[in-house]
Amino acid sequence: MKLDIQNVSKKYNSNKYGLKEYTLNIENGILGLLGPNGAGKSTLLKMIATISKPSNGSILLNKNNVVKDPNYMRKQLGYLPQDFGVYPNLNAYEFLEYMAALKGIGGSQLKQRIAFLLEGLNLTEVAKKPIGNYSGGMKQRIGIAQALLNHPKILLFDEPTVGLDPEERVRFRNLISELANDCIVILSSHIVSDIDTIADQVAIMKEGRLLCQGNQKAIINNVKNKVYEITMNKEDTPNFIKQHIVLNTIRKKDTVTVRYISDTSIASAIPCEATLEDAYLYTTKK
Ligand SMILES: Nc1ncnc2c1ncn2[C@@H]1O[C@H](COP(=O)(O)OP(=O)(O)OP(=O)(O)O)[C@@H](O)[C@H]1O
Repeated sequence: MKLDIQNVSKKYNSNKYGLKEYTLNIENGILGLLGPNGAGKSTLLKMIATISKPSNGSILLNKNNVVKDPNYMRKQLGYLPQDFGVYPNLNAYEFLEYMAALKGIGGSQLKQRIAFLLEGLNLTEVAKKPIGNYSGGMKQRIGIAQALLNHPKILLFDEPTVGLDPEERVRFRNLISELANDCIVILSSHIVSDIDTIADQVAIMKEGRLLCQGNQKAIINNVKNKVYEITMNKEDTPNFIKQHIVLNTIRKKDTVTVRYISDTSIASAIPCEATLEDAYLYTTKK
């Protein structure tokens, strides 16, 4: 599978772009799409899912232009939108059967597939209860299950871990890792820890533009040997923050430990191993 996003822009009105001149190439594996709120992640995923059309540019799946031929994408697509809605009176099983019917999936394997997904997402025990009574995390898991019904070859998850507790996040990551063989998975998030353990590739975006793309090592290399921690008195902190790119601060009683990025070292600063979080904050703060 190969997805080529070529010079895509999405103009919402005369001066508002959701995405601008965006080019990204994705092959089989898991891509983590990272960006702060408003970066354009949902805008991009909606266009890949053929729910909205680019104002300019093209989106090719295995060289087929899916802007012109959306069915080519839809047949192979699993999509969890950010604002996924459910029918509160249906139970999980009925809801998945209904979603399967909408997607044109039927046959003898369907029952087995639904049972597999309910089990994988830890919903078997509640499968006969109306979804209206589910917690936010359980509804989100139903959304993940419906995206997987048709054995998709391209999977788009828009902020999939919202509402999931830490144990559910681990379960979700394991499930996705299992399913990601020979297909494309794109996970959007503004939380680095949601993607850093599973994404083969990372794309960082901001204000509708792609800032960088690469494997995690390459992205982290952008800040290698530049991350330091320094502990100082509280009163010295504001001035230090003004003069440096600060990644985070940890306040104790009288002191503050500042994690920051710099090309040069200072005497009392301790060099730190760079993380994807550092690279993300640096790239989006610059
Ligand atoms: N239908 C719309 N009409 C006008 N502007 C829009 C529309 N949808 C999104 N935008 C704008 O486009 C930009 C990108 O929004 P988008 O929802 O794609 O970002 P995002 O990275 O998914 O952020 P979030 O996680 O907050 O949803 C934002 O400035 C947003 O306000």
